[in-house]
Amino acid sequence: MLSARGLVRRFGDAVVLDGVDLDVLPGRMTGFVGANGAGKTTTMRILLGVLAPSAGEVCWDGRPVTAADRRDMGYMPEERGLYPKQRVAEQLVHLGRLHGLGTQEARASVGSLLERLDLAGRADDRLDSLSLGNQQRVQVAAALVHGPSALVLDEPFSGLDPLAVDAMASLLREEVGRGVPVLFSSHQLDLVERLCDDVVVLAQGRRVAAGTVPELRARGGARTRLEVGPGAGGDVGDLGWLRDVAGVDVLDVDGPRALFTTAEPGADQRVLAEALRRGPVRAFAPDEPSLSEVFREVVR
Ligand SMILES: Nc1ncnc2c1ncn2[C@@H]1O[C@H](COP(=O)(O)OP(=O)(O)OP(=O)(O)O)[C@@H](O)[C@H]1O
Repeated sequence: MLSARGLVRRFGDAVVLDGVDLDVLPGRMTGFVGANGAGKTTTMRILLGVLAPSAGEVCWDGRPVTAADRRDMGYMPEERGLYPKQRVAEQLVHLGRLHGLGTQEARASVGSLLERLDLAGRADDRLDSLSLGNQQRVQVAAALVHGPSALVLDEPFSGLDPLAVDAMASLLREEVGRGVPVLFSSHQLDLVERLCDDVVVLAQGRRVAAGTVPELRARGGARTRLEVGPGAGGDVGDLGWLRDVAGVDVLDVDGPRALFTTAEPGADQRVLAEALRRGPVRAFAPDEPSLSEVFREVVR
């Protein structure tokens, strides 16, 4: 397990991280989300030792991380690490050697990795001659070449089309399947919701939420979705009256559709009875917020 305890980072007078705790569990995909400038890149740099924390520590399997531990990890930095003008396989082999592989071993690993990534035919091409999606895959390959013990990826999905997203996702899933702890940052919350086992939300340098996707979605509390009409006369119906029902907090009304929470037991049944008295009810069901909605709520 890769974890951080009480990470603080100051740049001059600015406190950019203010006591961040983080756990990236083996065999689980952890999404790292937060608004621009929340401190995700700074945290990831500290995890990999590119930047030192002002306070706090990074642990690997419950003890302070060492340089040797970090050499076994894979990292895709925000600024990307590869040279655009160098050939794909050549620089991956070089990186494999920097991570401690012998030349033959590094060549074999790069060969099979490029095969897996559907890039075997591009091994001798310059990186900048590849499409953005393929360049991004090579950047991830750089983090995978030595069979990493943990993976930390800064926005690996940014700029990718839906097919390239799927290819990247299945690559990361394979690593998770090997038992590797995987942490990646992203602003694509639908993607994080779909792919991740765990999510950590950062706001202004503090962890404001963490848990599994269902746990975070459940934080929104019990909500009910109601849809009515059309009535006997063909009128669509309007749920404006919901605002006057005691014990009901209306989150959204859009003509015949509404989303509400109730403060007292039985209030939802009163709503249903009143809706049925007024006309047909098309839907009345519990509802959970999406990860995007939870995110907006917790980072406010
Ligand atoms: N070397 C530095 N010197 C001064 N301030 C810095 C430095 N690096 C980062 N910061 C500041 O730290 C804050 C957090 O930045 P960071 O890049 O970690 O955020 P982020 O969550 O990754 O943002 P984004 O989603 O936009 O990539 C920002 O206000 C940034 O300007």
